[in-house]
Amino acid sequence: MAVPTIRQLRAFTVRGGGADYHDQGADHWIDDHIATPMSKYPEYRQSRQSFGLNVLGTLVVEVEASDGTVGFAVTTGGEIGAWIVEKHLARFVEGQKVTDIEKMWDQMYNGTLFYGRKGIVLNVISGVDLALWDLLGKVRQEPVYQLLGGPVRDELQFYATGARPDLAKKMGFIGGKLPLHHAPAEGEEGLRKNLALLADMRERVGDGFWLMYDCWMSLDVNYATKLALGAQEFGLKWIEEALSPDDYWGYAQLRRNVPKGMLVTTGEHEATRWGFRMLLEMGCCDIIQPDVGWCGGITELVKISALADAHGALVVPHGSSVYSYHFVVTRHNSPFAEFLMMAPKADEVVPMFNPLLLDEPVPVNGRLKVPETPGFGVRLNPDCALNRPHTH
Ligand SMILES: C[C@H](O)[C@H](O)[C@@H](O)[C@@H](O)C(=O)O
Ligand SMILES: [Mg+2]
Repeated sequence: MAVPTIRQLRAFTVRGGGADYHDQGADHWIDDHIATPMSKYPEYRQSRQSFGLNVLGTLVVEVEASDGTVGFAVTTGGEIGAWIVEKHLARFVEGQKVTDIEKMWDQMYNGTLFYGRKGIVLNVISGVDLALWDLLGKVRQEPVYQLLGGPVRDELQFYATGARPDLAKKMGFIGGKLPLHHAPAEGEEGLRKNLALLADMRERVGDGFWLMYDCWMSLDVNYATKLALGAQEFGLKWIEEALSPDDYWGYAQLRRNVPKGMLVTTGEHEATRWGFRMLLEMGCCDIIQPDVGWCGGITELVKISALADAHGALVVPHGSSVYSYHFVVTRHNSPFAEFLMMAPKADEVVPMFNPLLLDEPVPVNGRLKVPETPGFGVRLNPDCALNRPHTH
């Protein structure tokens, strides 16, 4: 039987949660005085939305094959992303066989190299790539993890990211990652508060439960070193994304500075095998955390993961729901996954991309068996209004 070809590539935008999971309403833990590189400006200190963290919104990519099968994926990208999909990338995808994902990826990457390389363009290439893998799985009637070589474990185990690691422990997660609230601009008082919060949480969860801090690019080497040294007595497992993604030299220094046994992690805002090669070869971190919706998609994450494996580094993708679950379950050097607590008070498990996807699986007691449904096994929620800003 002839291999179907791609009839059309379409792009839509959605507001309110979804893949741009920072696009939440008021009173959500994820926008409550979290330290960022903008914290040096008091007017931008309380809320990340105040400086536009949710400015892009969700991008939905749909790819329809000649046999009528439709694959889709969601990522962060909004109207800008939709334009790049329909006005630039479509030419590399439409008319191609559904199987020729590697070639389509190479043409999308090299065809945008003059203005892409990382950032929004790689978000968009990732979205198209994920939609292509969803389509291929549906055409072949197999889950994506089977297309990637099959599972190496029966189920996934998760740590939870959110304001309440104490509740996450009760829900069966293996650890809790706290957002850091105070950046260097708030001085020694801010550092004291950061350590006091960690001390309180350690008191609540007891020994043995992982506690981590996510610093979201907000620190400098000296402050991050003081935080790590101060956090040692509270058993901080890792310090995450302490510095700017471009400060490879700073990460290498921080990794030499932190107490023995404490891990340095980063990578959610890094992209492509070349970006992660820099992190790995410069000895920046122990765990890389690519977001499969931002780093180049499954096609690129396969390459990134192999490189990390050769360096003895773990790959624990930044929370990206089913898109990372289908990958993680097939990799020996991805022993656990992240689950972002998207309930406003981080007090219950809700789907990460809520309310955009139907059948989006969530961990139960901190564990999840990836469903065997074809593709990524999710559907778009018809109640979520899709806007198609650009037509061919
Ligand atoms: C909790 C962090 O501040 C970010 O919002 C989160 O998206 C990311 O850094 C993570 O690792 O989950
Ligand atoms: Mg992070």
